[in-house]
Amino acid sequence: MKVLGVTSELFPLVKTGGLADVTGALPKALSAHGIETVTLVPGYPRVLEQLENAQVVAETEFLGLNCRLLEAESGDLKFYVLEAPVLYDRPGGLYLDEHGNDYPDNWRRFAILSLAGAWIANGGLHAWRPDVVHAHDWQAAMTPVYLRRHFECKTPTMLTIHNLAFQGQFEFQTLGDLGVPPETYTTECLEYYGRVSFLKGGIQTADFVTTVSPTYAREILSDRSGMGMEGVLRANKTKIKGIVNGIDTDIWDPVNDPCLVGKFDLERLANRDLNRRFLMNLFDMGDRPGPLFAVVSRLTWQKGIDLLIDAVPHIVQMGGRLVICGEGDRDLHERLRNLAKQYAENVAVSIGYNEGLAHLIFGGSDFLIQPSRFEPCGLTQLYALRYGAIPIVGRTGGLSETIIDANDAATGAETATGIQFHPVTTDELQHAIDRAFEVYQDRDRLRKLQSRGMMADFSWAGSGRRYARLFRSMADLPPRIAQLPVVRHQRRILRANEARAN
Ligand SMILES: Nc1ncnc2c1ncn2[C@@H]1O[C@H](COP(=O)(O)OP(=O)(O)O[C@H]2O[C@H](CO)[C@@H](O)[C@H](O)[C@H]2O)[C@@H](O)[C@H]1O
Repeated sequence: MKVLGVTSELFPLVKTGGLADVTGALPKALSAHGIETVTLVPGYPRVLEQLENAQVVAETEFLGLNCRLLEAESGDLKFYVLEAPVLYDRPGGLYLDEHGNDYPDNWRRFAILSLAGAWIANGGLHAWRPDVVHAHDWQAAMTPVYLRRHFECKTPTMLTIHNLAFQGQFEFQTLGDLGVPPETYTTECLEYYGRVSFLKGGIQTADFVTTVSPTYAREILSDRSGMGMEGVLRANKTKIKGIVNGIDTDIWDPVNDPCLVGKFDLERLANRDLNRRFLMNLFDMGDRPGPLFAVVSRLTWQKGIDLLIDAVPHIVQMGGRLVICGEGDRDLHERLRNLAKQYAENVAVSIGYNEGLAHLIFGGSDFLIQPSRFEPCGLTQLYALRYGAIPIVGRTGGLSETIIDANDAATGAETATGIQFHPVTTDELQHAIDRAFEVYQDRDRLRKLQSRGMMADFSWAGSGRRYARLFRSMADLPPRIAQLPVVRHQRRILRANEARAN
């Protein structure tokens, strides 16, 4: 079975957040179920620079623009790259210019990506045609619309919403240039309060809509969390499903992670201290006692960074330290830089995107703080678990179902893996931080929480199976027995044997 993924980000080629992690890892998980995925991604310069032995497989015109499609492979990934320098070769970021503003032609940049996806799904490349199309977020949400309304093609489509906050809304005037028939501009498809919404078009048209956790799938049906799209989502309720994200345990593996100074597992936990010390030196913080808190995040309102900023004096007063690695809103950059100046010995801030530093922080900090106001799934808490940093999370979306709060009942039952707080306010965050200090004083409790988190299985095995089942049902194909991946405890035994042999 063949799936075409359409996405604006794909790890390791191009990443600004969790979307890339998922589109980069899911193909591997699906291949265990006999599903081949090829992913279409924009030809940003950083993507083109990394291509090896790419073949041009098509030269064609989309919305009046001459484009090339390249086919390439990297590791386990197969992908098509849409080469159109006018659209994707920009001095700023993937979506924003160097001043932090949306590119004014974002509608065209991602309409053309979606159109190219629909063109492939319609058999444009004679050599490869998918059985199912999997579009991700608003940037690819027009793919089902083009497929049905432009090509009149019946290939089944799934749209995954990684974050409902981004909906791809544009002026009514763009409609005439989208290459879709006028009938699409109705409340049944693209029309959204007098504007065009790519995400709405995708939700209305796709055969299936998934979000990245069952809790978020429920939350977005409510007025409180539906971000204005709740009516549309409720009308499509029967085709919405939540499948929790997994993590790529080959990349996120503290035993073999090249970004770590001290590689570790449960038997060699002391090596974590090497990472911690390295971090402290890196940020000139000295190696004093007390917990090291950390944040690795896009710096936005969603992630509750303003709440964290208000809690920093409390952390410092209690004798904790904090490392923040993130990028996002400029006013938050400014406020964080000021905090780092004010509390130079306790607070370190690295503004920017730094994959290696993120790994090191997960592998060296004691607690990862994630005060998200909403969180469709969240991956950083899962990386933190695997790397022995105890997550402190707001109880929302995927955070609420991936972290088990260390309350008395869960502690007694030996199931707790982290600390949750609710509602997501500075007061409650401070209370959660107080609880973290208590845990930190009790080494036995700390170790238990840490080791339970490290043993938790958040690999793609289970969710890969769920996606595979869904894709097969959409293509009307019977389920296949998966080639079972080596299960976790077997891997541990293998590692232990290897260690003994060495
Ligand atoms: N400055 C920085 N330097 C290096 N790495 C950084 C970084 N800032 C963030 N990252 C990395 O980016 C990823 C963030 O993923 P998340 O899933 O936590 O959030 P995001 O909001 O981007 O994703 C959205 O999509 C994902 C995927 O579905 C959902 O889990 C999530 O809830 C939803 O908001 C992680 O790999 C993290 O390590």
